[in-house]
Amino acid sequence: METSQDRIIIFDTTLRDGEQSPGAALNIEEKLKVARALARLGVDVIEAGFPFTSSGDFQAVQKIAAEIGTPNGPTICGLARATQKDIKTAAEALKPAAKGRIHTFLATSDIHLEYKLKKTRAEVLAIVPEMVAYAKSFVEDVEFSPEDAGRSDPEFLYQVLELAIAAGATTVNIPDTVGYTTPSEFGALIKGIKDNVPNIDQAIISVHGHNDLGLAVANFLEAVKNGARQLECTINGIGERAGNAALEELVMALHVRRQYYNPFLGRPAESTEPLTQINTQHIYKTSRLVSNLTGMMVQPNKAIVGANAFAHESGIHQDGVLKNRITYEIMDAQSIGLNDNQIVLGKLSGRNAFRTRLKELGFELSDTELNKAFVRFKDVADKKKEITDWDLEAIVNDEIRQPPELFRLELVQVSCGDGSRPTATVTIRNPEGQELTDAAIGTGPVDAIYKAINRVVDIPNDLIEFSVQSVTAGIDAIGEVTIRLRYQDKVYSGRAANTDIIVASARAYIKALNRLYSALQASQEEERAKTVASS
Ligand SMILES: CC(=O)SCCNC(=O)CCNC(=O)[C@H](O)C(C)(C)COP(=O)(O)OP(=O)(O)OC[C@H]1O[C@@H](n2cnc3c(N)ncnc32)[C@H](O)[C@@H]1OP(=O)(O)O
Ligand SMILES: CC(C)C(=O)C(=O)O
Repeated sequence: METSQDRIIIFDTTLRDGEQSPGAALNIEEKLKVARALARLGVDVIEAGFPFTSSGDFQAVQKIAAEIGTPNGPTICGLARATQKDIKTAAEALKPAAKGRIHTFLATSDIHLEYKLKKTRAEVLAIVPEMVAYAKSFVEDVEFSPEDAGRSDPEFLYQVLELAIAAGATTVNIPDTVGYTTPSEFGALIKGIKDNVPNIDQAIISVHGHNDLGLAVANFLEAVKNGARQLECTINGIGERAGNAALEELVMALHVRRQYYNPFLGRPAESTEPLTQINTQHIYKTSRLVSNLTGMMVQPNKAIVGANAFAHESGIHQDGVLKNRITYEIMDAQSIGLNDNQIVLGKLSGRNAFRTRLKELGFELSDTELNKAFVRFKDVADKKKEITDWDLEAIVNDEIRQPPELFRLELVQVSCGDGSRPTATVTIRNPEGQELTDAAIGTGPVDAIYKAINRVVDIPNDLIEFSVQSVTAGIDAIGEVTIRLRYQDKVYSGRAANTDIIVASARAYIKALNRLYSALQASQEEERAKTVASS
């Protein structure tokens, strides 16, 4: 097991904490796709899930452990509360991995102890070593997290960490669970741990943090300066509430400013050796994959992977960049895998050019998927002069990466305009194969469509987000609609792209409803299985 202190270990938790973003739930196949991309990106550890939480998560961790957790691949990690049943289940799921890690956690802040766990400090001091030792009985590599460390009494934290390390924890992870600390406080916390936990040199110090105040990345960089050597992060910074520290921001900060960070890792300042083993050229496509599969849009001005991150709008900037790009660029777009040379695909392009470009963009499609996407590509190419990489991505996502098609939109028609009442008619094929048609009036064309769809599908829900983005520039651009709806306490997303945004709006809604409907079916199935098992 690696205990190197002169490089930064990247622990990706997109598939665990990232999946805790409302509406971002992934199925097993989608999780495998993300895990493959993370392995290509070069992350050291993939936290693949929390196996005790559901049989789906158990299977996803098990499959990732078997396929991605090869001897030369990343360590595969599973989360577990500090209970025997969680730890045993995680160990079982991780069995196929060549390098498996159990990550167990227990809160240490008085707030969590009093209100959530209803435990005393003395009880925590007894449980932690017992559960770390139990995890150690299954795997060599054990990580322990004192949840809400950022709001814990440091003296108590030192005691807990010392016991966890003595019981066999090889990584101690310091979470700022609620994103409360500031960079100087978080740095001081890590320094305090280094100075006050007597056996700290037997473990790697890791950090985990949330973005409630937008400080997660800044906190982590300060932690690195004070001895943290593992960073827990997610692609695009997705995660519980305001999300986690973003992998791409951390990695590129350490890459672009390595001469600043080198001395903190005991290296000569001028060393050009990378500080992480991430293949930065895979950052962009991994970001797009995660955004597409989770339905979590990346804001255009997001650092590193936002659509505007490498765009220069104003004349003085453009003039500077044309004279020498370093006037306004601190990194090269190609360093994150953006390809700025334009290979123009259009209606005269063939399957080979199409397949080749998709491959370059990181899409590996089966022959059937490729044929399906190619038909759609030709259809779009007939309407649009030039098909860009963004169009291609929208086409593939729309055609291939889809929830099961239980309800199918057969027709959508709207009539609207100044002085008229927006009216929509829809025809939908239901899961039983019946074609149902209904119409409704709304405050606008999309509202009318959604009301008409609701009349047919009849699953009450709250629409909580509707956004339209133009995928490319120009009047003939593809419009991409992302929606999120809430049913009971869960959020479901849908995304669709079309040159007609009315059609895209209808399809995105049907996709979210299909996700919701299949989740309802799965939970009914689970209930039925439980009833059978208990009778
Ligand atoms: C900070 C984080 O991100 S932690 C990870 C969060 N992830 C998740 O919660 C994943 C999804 N969760 C789930 O599927 C469920 O909550 C489960 C399966 C984990 C537990 O379900 P349930 O048994 O129904 O418990 P429920 O969710 O209502 O409450 C959590 C229980 O775990 C206890 N608990 C919380 N953290 C820990 C811990 N680290 N170690 C031991 N027990 C814990 C709570 O005190 C509570 O116990 P109680 O029921 O005796 O009061
Ligand atoms: C389980 C721990 C590491 C966590 O997710 C948190 O504290 O945010």
